[in-house]
Amino acid sequence: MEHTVTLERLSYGPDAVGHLPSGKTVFVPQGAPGDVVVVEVVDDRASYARARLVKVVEPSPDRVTPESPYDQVTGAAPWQHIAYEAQLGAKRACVVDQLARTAHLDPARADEMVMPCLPSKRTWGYRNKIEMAAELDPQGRLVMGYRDAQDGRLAPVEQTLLAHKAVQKVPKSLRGALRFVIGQQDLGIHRVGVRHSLATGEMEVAIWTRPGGFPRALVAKTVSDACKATSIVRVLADEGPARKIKGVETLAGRGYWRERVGDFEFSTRAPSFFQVNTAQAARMVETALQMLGRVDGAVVADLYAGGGTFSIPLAAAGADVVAVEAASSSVRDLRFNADLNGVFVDVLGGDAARELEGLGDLDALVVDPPRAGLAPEVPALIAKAAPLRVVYVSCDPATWARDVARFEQQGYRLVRAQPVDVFPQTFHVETVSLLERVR
Ligand SMILES: C[S@@+](CC[C@H](N)C(=O)[O-])C[C@H]1O[C@@H](n2cnc3c(N)ncnc32)[C@H](O)[C@@H]1O
Repeated sequence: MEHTVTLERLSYGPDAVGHLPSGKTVFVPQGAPGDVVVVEVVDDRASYARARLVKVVEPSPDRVTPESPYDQVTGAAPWQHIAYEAQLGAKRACVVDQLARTAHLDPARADEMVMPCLPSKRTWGYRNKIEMAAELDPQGRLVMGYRDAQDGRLAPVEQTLLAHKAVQKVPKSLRGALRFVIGQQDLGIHRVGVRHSLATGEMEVAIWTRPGGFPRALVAKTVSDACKATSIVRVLADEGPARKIKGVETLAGRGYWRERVGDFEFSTRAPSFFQVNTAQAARMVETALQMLGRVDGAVVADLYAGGGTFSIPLAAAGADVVAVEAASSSVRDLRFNADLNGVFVDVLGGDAARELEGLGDLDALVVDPPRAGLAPEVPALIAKAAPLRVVYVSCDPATWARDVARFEQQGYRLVRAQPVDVFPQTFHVETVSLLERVR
């Protein structure tokens, strides 16, 4: 059944939100706040509905022409039909909303706490990383592209305007090279990654395969000729979301990729995590350091430290840094990066919650966990170490707000939250926030 609806806001997700004539909340993909649209309900639940956009009757003043047909097909840029200023406003609103709804902060206090979202200078071409799924088609030819989040099907689109311009054509050359090597045999390639640095010019190609035989020398030569990578590695892992890594082999070049964030250089080995928008990573680091204030001589823990994006600038600012990181490849990167930048960081490999108890008293602490946020016991364990300031960096406003509430129960108070736009044209937002100990 079709309805005419005025869309009111963006959700924390790809969709715009409005209300059906019955009053039920409806989520509409490709809608913009302020649009008057005709929608058809496709999934009617007890408390909300999902609908398909049939027609825009009156476009929102914030509606713009999408720039990337590729990312429209793959869904990689679900907000590209919305003006950039409006995207920034929606991201800030989402952070405020989560504080009010999930952390149960007074709405006026939530609104006062959250700064305007820091824009990304590059609204396209900002990603230093392209990561695509790969499979053989029924004819046995390698195809690369992006999987549909719902049905898992691969859309064979190789281009994305979200990536650095310098690497937008690399997937096509790479696919050509890999098809040549493969012929008709299945080498178990299921994922392909490209990382590129504008600052160092280095490019890493990571070919993810199932464990088993692999023509290493031929792949190294053919891929090197096709795309001028400075490092080509093979990551041995089974397919599927768990992605358990069974090994990493350097096929050509140095086996690592170098990027510069602010004044510091970082070497990353696949499959280690590295921030995907380098310029905005630098803003996050600056913001975190500003929030912490003077750290010279202070004992500062950096939990979920990755390759040291925060640990190294903190150590360079004079802090005694102890970093905790679970992924062994990142632990190795972090130790290497500390040496590379001429600083000392005490690096502990392991689970942040488990290591916390052994850290003793801390002056300050940075946490930057994955999307799931902190394990339930972590805010209390942090409170035991009694840092005066905690900087919480988050890529998920909902789990962050849940954890803010836990910190407030442990004698901390949220003082400021700075949303940073690391992923323009998408709904994702990073938040760098400051909590202070009040008791
Ligand atoms: C969002 S990344 C942040 C990394 C780093 N702060 C940066 O900015 O590059 C989260 C990191 O937490 C690590 N991690 C995940 N679970 C962990 C755990 N339980 N204990 C410690 N580190 C963990 C991941 O390996 C990853 O490097």
